[in-house]
Amino acid sequence: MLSSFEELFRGTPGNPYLQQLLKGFAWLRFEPQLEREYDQYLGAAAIRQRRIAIVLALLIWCGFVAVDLHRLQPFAEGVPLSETAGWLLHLRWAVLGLLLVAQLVLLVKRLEFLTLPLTPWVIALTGVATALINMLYSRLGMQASYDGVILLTIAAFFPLGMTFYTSLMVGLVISVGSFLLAQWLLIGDYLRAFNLTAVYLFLGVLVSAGGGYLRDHNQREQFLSRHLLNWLAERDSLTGLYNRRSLEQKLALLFLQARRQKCRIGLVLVDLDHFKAYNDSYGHRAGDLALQRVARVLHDFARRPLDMAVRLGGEEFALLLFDCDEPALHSLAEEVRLAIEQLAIEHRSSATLPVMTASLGLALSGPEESSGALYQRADEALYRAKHAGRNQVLL
Ligand SMILES: Nc1nc2c(ncn2[C@@H]2O[C@H](COP(=O)(O)OP(=O)(O)OP(=O)(O)O)[C@@H](O)[C@H]2O)c(=O)[nH]1
Repeated sequence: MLSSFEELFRGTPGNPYLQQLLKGFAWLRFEPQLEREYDQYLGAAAIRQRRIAIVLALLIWCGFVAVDLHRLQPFAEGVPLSETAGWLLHLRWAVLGLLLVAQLVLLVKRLEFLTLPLTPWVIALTGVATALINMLYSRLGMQASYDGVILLTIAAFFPLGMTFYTSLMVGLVISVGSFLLAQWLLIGDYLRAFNLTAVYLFLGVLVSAGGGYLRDHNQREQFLSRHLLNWLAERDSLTGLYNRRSLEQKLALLFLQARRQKCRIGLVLVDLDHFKAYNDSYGHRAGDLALQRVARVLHDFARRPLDMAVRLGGEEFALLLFDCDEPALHSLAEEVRLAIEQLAIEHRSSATLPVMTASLGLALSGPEESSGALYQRADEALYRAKHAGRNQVLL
């Protein structure tokens, strides 16, 4: 699969998704910029799962609260509650409070960004508190079960938007934290019983970590492939510039934006001169390489976020410049023309110059003008530039 990607993208400007796919990610780490993008993607994709998980956790925790109240009878008259039982109940209510805060954060749209950083803390604290509550039951001489703690270490690896390393950290905090607390709080048979459970606790982390690793690896692969496919759909595979389809799609949006901002859009059509003759003299492969070099020049001139460098097809390119005026459009187009000439790609059969040159047609959008009309004006200017002797810029 990778070699066919490589084949497809041969000679195009670097694509971060492809490069990462080729480089691999056995340690589940991308390049920093891509890693940040992946984190956001993972967090946003799992928002529904986190909503379901918090509702389930709240329901289960409320069930535990009811069991505590039944077992400890805190409201029974004449039976004072021991300090240990008091701590146990406080802990149970504290975690209920934590879960309610997590639920609130998920419900309030403006706080939604907090859910991802909160999730590992909520799981880790709930896991350690569950272990502690059961240790307090043991200290009260009542039956305790640590199955809930095992369950929570496994839950740390659920697809809740955390990366493998965060899940692993949470699993370890719960298991190691519980183990240390048990050595401090429990004695005799209670400690022996816990230590036996601890073996399964650590095994639970190990097995879940294995599954978690594979899941994160698959998700990373999917993330890269999906972004690469999106990139492919909107780019020209020879030059890596945007293709005509994405220009048409984005032009409508840019026109709306320009109308709102009361600014103008500049369109530069660039057509290489005597390219058929170049292909005939130097061969199709040399023609391809020349197109790639010119494309890189245009790519470097699309400097602002809403600017676009496009390969319309064949030896025809476009530069779309957002928020532009006439002097700026003209001087930039002149710079483009000169930069192409200064590539100094030898072109012996050109009737214009012995190097590759281009003719450029310009148009600047009017307040009520459609994108089609703008394109037509730039095309007419290009036609005039060709007939006026090529290697020139006309508005
Ligand atoms: N190497 C290569 N050539 C291409 C590609 N796409 C189109 N062409 C060639 O580009 C040439 C365009 O030729 P014309 O449209 O006649 O234009 P021209 O020769 O540049 O003439 P003027 O534009 O009038 O200066 C044709 O020979 C096409 O085969 C491509 O992807 N690679």
